[in-house]
Amino acid sequence: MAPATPSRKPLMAGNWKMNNNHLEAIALVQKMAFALKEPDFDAVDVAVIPPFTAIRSVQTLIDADRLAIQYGAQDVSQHASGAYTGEISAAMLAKLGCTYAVVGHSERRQYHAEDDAVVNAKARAALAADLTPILCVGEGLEVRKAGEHVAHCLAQLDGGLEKITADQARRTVIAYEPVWAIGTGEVATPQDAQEVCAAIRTRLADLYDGGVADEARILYGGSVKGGNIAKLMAQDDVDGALVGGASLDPGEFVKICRYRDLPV
Ligand SMILES: O=C(CO)COP(=O)(O)O
Repeated sequence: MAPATPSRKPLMAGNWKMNNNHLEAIALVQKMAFALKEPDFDAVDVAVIPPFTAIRSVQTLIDADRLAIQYGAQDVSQHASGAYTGEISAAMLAKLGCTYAVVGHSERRQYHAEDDAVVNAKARAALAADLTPILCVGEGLEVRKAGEHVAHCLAQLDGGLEKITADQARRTVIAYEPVWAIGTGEVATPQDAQEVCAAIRTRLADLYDGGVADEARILYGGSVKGGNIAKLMAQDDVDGALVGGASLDPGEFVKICRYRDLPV
């Protein structure tokens, strides 16, 4: 497919998962803010995705210091409001200034039994509140070994995008996260990442049109580090990364954000 166009600004998003209380979150964002300079933000969107309990603190710091760091949530309720104990609505997250909401992360699919219908409802709830969903797809090791990884990811994509309009799809971020590469240190090869990201882009063109496929950002996630990001970003259809473990280390995450300075 065509190389990344200026309309696809790379996105480096740090998914902190269940790490960092609100005080630790402030310290981490402060360290990142100290290292990242204005030209970094011209080249790449940088986002942190803390636990819910830290979002308000991150917002306060980012607002007070006028930082160009974006932020979001790791999950969002499919419901708008009401008797859903423990849930957080998209409107609540929008009110906190969140840009993104991750939906369909494999850890939610695996440990919280979220299927494509739930993931789709969450994506639509996020879009309705003007949040940008980061819709995660990815295959487990068995599926990869059986050679079914592309079909598996495209089925998750189709399910996740049900009833989502072209305008909404254009601003949705898709993240390809092979489950076998998450937290294992076993990063997908750049070719593995490109194969699935390209297939996702082709599917977006089929489901919508070439404009949506050209504009939607597709991230890779799974053991991304400073040492492998440059090769991943050199792939035509990889527009950024959803980073887990390495996003907890400000030095490593800043290196990832500055992948252009690293040798390919
Ligand atoms: O799940 C991930 C990001 O959402 C990836 O996690 P790791 O970078 O720790 O492998």
